[in-house]
Amino acid sequence: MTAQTLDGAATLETIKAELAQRVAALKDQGITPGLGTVLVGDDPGSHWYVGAKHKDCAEIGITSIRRDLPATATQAEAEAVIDELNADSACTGFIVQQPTGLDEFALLSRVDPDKDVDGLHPTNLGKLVLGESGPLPCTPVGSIELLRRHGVEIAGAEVVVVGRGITVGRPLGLLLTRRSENATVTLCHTGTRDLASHVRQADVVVAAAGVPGIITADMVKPGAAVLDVGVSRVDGKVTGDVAPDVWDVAGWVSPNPKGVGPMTRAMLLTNIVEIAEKSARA
Ligand SMILES: Nc1nc(=O)c2c([nH]1)NC[C@@H]1CN(c3ccc(C(=O)N[C@@H](CCC(=O)O)C(=O)O)cc3)C=[N+]21
Repeated sequence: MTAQTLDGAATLETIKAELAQRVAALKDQGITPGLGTVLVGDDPGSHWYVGAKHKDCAEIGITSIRRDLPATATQAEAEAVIDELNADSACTGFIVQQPTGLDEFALLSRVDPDKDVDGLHPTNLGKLVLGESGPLPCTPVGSIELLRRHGVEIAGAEVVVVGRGITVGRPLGLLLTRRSENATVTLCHTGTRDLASHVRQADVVVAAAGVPGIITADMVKPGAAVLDVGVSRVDGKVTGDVAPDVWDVAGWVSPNPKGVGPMTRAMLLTNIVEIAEKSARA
């Protein structure tokens, strides 16, 4: 048996086609959405991600506002750029690409919560806890959307999330337990005594630990859906948290690359368009 693919790359293309129509409708109303990015330093991975986001925007008619700072940039210089984008009416929303090497909590907190298309501002994470509407974190929502668009049942499912990071694991638990998703979630982490015993119960496994190959075939219930969110570089190659033999046991697997990574970009684009649509209604 070999698992079916949760194809994030193809789903990104589908979502871009849908969003291109919504962007065209906004332009008919005189509104052009704009995405800003703030990048500090010269990490090659970060440059690739930011470049990919701007390419996505260009394809669907969203304007790009790109601010690249040298690795020597100070906290004050980065904060000045954030202030500038907060005030720029052409900038619908923006992200501060991580890592910056600076005080990230201070940077994130300085972004106007209404322009926080990463959904990582403390106010927006607070809204998520409270169940209020606001921009949602891209990777967790992208993971849910990837399952939904492949017909994987979430309501009532036993979901095991491996990893409690602020960008994926922690918010994913909050999202999946909302009434609209209705999953039962177990959040595993480095303090979990017996990871395998938890994963074995799961209908859906989300591997977001950042430990290459931590999820192996013997841990997976036959037919389960397995999302590989981890990104590590091993010998210069992107390597996920899911061992290759999992494909022999699982019903669905998201490849890595071409799985959750492109879905993160799809949700960033979606957040931009939704903010622009909200401004059109105002
Ligand atoms: N403020 C902020 N927001 C982010 O959303 C953010 C961030 N910081 N810092 C870094 C992570 C990482 N991230 C990815 C986005 C796209 C792919 C992606 O599309 N990857 C492709 C190609 C992977 C490759 O070959 O290198 C794929 O999976 O197929 C991956 C990872 C967003 N991040």
